[in-house]
Amino acid sequence: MHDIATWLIKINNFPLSGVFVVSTTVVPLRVSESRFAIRCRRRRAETTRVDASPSRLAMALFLALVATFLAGWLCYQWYCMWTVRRKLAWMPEVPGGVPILGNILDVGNGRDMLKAFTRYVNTVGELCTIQLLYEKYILATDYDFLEFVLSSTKILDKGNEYQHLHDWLGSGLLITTATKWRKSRKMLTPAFHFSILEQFTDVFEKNGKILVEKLEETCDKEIDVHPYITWCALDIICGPLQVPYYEIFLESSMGVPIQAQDNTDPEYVFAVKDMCRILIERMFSLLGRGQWTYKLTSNYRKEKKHLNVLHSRTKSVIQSRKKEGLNQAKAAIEDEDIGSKKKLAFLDSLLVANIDGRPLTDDEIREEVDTFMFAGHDTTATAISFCLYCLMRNPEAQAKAFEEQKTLFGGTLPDTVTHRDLQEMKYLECVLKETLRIYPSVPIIARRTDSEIVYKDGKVIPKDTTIMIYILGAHMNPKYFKDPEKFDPSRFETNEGNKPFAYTPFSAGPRNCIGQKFAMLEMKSTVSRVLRHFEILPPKEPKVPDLAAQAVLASLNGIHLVLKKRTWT
Ligand code: HEM
Repeated sequence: MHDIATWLIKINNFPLSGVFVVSTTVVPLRVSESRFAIRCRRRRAETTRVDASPSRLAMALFLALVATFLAGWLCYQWYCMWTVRRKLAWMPEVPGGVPILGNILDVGNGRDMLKAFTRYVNTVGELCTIQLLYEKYILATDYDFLEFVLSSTKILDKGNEYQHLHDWLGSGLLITTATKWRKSRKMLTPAFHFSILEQFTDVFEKNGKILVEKLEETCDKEIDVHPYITWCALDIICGPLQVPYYEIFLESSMGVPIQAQDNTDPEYVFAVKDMCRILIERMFSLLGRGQWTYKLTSNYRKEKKHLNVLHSRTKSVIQSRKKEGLNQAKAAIEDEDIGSKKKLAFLDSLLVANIDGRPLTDDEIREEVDTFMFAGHDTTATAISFCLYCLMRNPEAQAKAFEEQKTLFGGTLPDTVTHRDLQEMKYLECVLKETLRIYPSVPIIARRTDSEIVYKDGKVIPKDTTIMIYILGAHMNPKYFKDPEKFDPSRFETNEGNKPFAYTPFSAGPRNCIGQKFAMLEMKSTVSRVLRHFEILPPKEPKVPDLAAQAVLASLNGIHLVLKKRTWT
């Protein structure tokens, strides 16, 4: 206390800082007034003689300004929250919040967040409000509300939290504002036409073969399968980007043409994973939320390093395709002029695209490529890994899925499968859908209102409110899925009782996942190949996935299983 008081007195030499000192130290200073007063006078005399420098005055002024600014800012945030809270009084509020921090202490990290959100929707309500730091959020698993929000053409902006990805993904399709999104989505949709998707069966197959070779080396041993699948998914996403991953490597560092699966690129994958962690941490950190204050954190420095890696890889992809692919793309466009409608795959369509009557800049192309590299590999890798885990845990479903393969291909183990074969794998599709119900790769998404929206019966959603759609919560709601904990692919065999807005692993409505058909084909190709070659068995000491929301759903303790070579007779 003595040291603090001495320090305060030093500042108190200056007129403005006195306000600050008095306001913060009235009680402690009274305690030993007389002795203290003497010391103060002595101190003052000393400091006036020695220390009355302009830099101290400036410091005191600065502190006073910061304090005033902080107090003003907190009052403003509180007022905004109070206004939103009043308008959202028609929803129950998650109790137990503390001043300023709200319910943040329940929700401190990705793992706790899933647990807390599940508890809230089960105990407070399928539609409720929650305070995280100084902001009120809506947390929703209520069917009518989900339908209203997801199918709305007015609530198209993403939550502010997505902007933490801005330095990486710029205004790529995933995070961009509604106005730009409309143009970009229109431009990119043809690149996911089914005639384009058909071309990628070869890419899935080629990379699936490499995956099986890699997994053969691990036979009969316990492995965490997720890294293997991640490498494969990374190679595959370079299919629509039309540049084999080894070329990215070739350009960026290694100098030897090799596949990602042959030579893992720990830097890239680590950078992606760590960016996802940073995204979630920023959501719950006072410093992380402010643009300026974030720069004071160690996460900011890490992000800068990651961005170098991430952007250098994508720039290489674009340069590489520009060198060899632009002419082909132009030729294809010319074909279109003479009437033979040729659809361009993803990167070519960006290279020749026009937006607002001009070609895309290199940065705009990079932002879209970054977006697809991110949205298109981690999501599918997660889903495939969890699907293998579900097949391991459910031997009956595994046997049935394997039987389907046998029926489809007869006595000969196929070397490659066709697009048509993939479409015939109906039971496997149910297995994948059920996996995505219990383990949705994206467990939470967020939208933000840019004006006041009238919901129903005059209830309003105020302007600037973030709506968190808890996809995992809806998927595990017994009202929508009987016995939700049970892995039961047969739920998806018929459309009976189908409630489209209760099952949204790819989101729903206008801003749904543009890559969902691509993802389903990739997952079928990869899982069916693993299934044809291996029996998936539990390790001696099975591990239940320790789930956490890290932008994409993660199992913090990996996904452990044992693969045993099958004989195909
Ligand atoms: C199992 C795999 C996948 C899952 C579960 C999944 C899920 C989702 C979800 C839930 C969204 C909505 C995000 C939001 O509103 O914040 C989304 C959007 C998106 N996804 Fe996927 N995705 C998958 C695979 C893919 C693939 C393979 C690609 C690319 C080839 C892709 C590209 C995108 C893009 C670009 C968006 C933004 C769409 C827009 O805003 O218009 N996704 N995805």
